[in-house]
Formats: sequence, C-alpha cells, structure tokens
Amino acid sequence: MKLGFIGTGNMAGAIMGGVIKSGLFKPEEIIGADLLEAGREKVKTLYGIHVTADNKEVVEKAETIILSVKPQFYESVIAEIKDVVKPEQIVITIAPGKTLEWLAKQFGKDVKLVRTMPNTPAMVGEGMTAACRNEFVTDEELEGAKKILSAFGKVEVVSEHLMDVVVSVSGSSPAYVFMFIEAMADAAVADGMPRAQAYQFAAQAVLGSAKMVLETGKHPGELKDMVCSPGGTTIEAVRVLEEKGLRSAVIEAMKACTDIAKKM
Ligand SMILES: NC(=O)C1=CN([C@@H]2O[C@H](COP(=O)(O)OP(=O)(O)OC[C@H]3O[C@@H](n4cnc5c(N)ncnc54)[C@H](O)[C@@H]3O)[C@@H](O)[C@H]2O)C=CC1
Ligand SMILES: O=C(O)[C@@H]1CCC=N1
Repeated sequence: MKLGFIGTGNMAGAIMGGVIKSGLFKPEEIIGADLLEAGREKVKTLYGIHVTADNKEVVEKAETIILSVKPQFYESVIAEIKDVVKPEQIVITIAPGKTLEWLAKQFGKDVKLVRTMPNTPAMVGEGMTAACRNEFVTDEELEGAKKILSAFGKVEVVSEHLMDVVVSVSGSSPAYVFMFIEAMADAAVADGMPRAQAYQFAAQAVLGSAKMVLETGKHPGELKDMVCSPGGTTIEAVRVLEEKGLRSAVIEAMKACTDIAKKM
C-alpha cells in the first residue's frame, strides 16, 4: 500500500478523491481505518479503497500514513500506533494546533513527521496545503510528501509558526466562502432567480474572481475598482457592505479562528 489514512471522514475523503482523480495512486494502493463502520463503508463505496477497523493494520501496510482524526483523538491514536511505526515511514498530520514538538513527544521516538494543513477543495483538485517537517525528514522525503499533497492542489512549505494562520486563511476559509455563496444565492432567490441557477451564478462569479487575483497579479482593491462604475450599481453594494462591516467581520472571524487553532 502506498497511502494509509487513520480516520476516513471529510478531510480524508477529500484527499482520497484528489489523489485518485489525479492518477497518483490507484484505489487498491490506498488503505483507510475508521472507528465507525459507516465511515469505512462510505469511502469503500465512494473511492474503492481497502478499509479496516484496525489502525495498526494501516501502519503495518502503508508507506505513508495520514493521521486524519480530529485533534482531540491524536493523543490516543498515536499511543495506539507508535510501536508499529517504522523509522522509514512518513507520518503526515493534518490537525490544527498539533505542533511537531508535541507530536514527537507523543511518539516518544524518532519518527519522520510532516505537519500539514490542507482544505476540502482537495476533493476537486483545488486544495491549498501548507507543510513543514521535522529534522528526520530528508529533502527527498519532503519532495515525496509534496508530490502527494500537490496531487490534489497547491502546496507550499512554510515555517511552522505560520501554521495557525494557515488554518484560518485556507484550512477553514472554504466554510466562509460557502456562506458567502449561499448568502448571494439567497439574495438572488429573493429577487426571483431559481435557487439552482443562483448557486451557479454566485459560485462561478467567486471562481472567476479568485482566478483573476491569482492570474493577473493585480491588487484585489484594483480589481474591485474595475467593477465599480461611477454612480453605478456595484459601488452601491460596496457602500452597504462597508456599512454592515463585511471586512471587519472577516478579520475578526479569522482572528478567532487562528486563536483557537493556537490553543488546540
Ligand atoms: N474538514 C476540513 O475542512 C479540514 C479538516 N482538517 C483536519 O482533519 C482532521 C479530520 O477532520 P474531518 O475529516 O473534518 O473530521 P471527520 O469527523 O469528518 O473525520 C474523522 C474520522 O475519524 C474517525 N475516528 C475517530 N476516532 C478514531 C480512532 N480512534 N480511530 C480511527 N478513526 C477514528 C471518525 O469516525 C471520523 O470518521 C482533523 O484533525 C481536522 O482538524 C484539516 C483541514 C481541513
Ligand atoms: O474546523 C476545523 O477545526 C478544521 C481545521 C481546518 C478546517 N476544519
């Protein structure tokens, strides 16, 4: 087995979907363990991977392991697997707040650790993942881990102190973007557009706007100004968004998100 998951929930499913769709791994090269039968059956049906109820079996069989349980279960899962983790294996973590130092302490031995923060757009190959490593991971091994992570989107190696910021700016931010799309669609429905069509229009506008930021290199403010005709419709919407505190709401929400990640 090339890749193993402990925990086969939302984020693991998104990564499985991404690596299989990209062709990096075949379903039969992936194994996943989950406490719940429903969780195992879901990924088996959706992605055709091997599943097991035994976390240790994943460690015994897979080259690279992704710890994809909630942060509060990291301690017990690591206690369960630490004795079977081999020195040459790479353990990828995806939990907020779990530092390389904390992780190393839980394992209590020399383990190759790559700490990452992915996001669910991995499912459609548009993930954004940050990664950092501990001292046992060689440059070549880091490249190997990056190859896996880039199979489902972009990956950047960052200094570990930025990992909490990454949680709010890309790990959690898809949720805020979905809320924004949902709100825009609600407004369009209120003005008479059928709901399914409203989601299409709102989501495509967000996709196109994100692409403009990434591909033109222009400042987002300049791109916003290009939409605002003097005395026109857009500047009226911008005026109301400023009055209602859109920017401040986003900044305060993200500060709360980063702060909670630090405490995890
Ligand atoms: N959902 C997201 O957008 C993102 C999640 N993450 C991180 O990914 C990790 C997983 O999150 P989600 O997939 O959202 O959670 P989830 O709740 O969807 O999946 C976790 C899975 O782990 C299983 N599980 C719990 N205890 C277990 C154990 N002892 N042994 C084996 N399986 C066990 C659960 O049954 C569940 O299926 C978390 O650490 C989270 O912070 C990171 C980035 C984005
Ligand atoms: O909500 C959470 O805690 C996880 C981490 C980033 C996205 N979801």
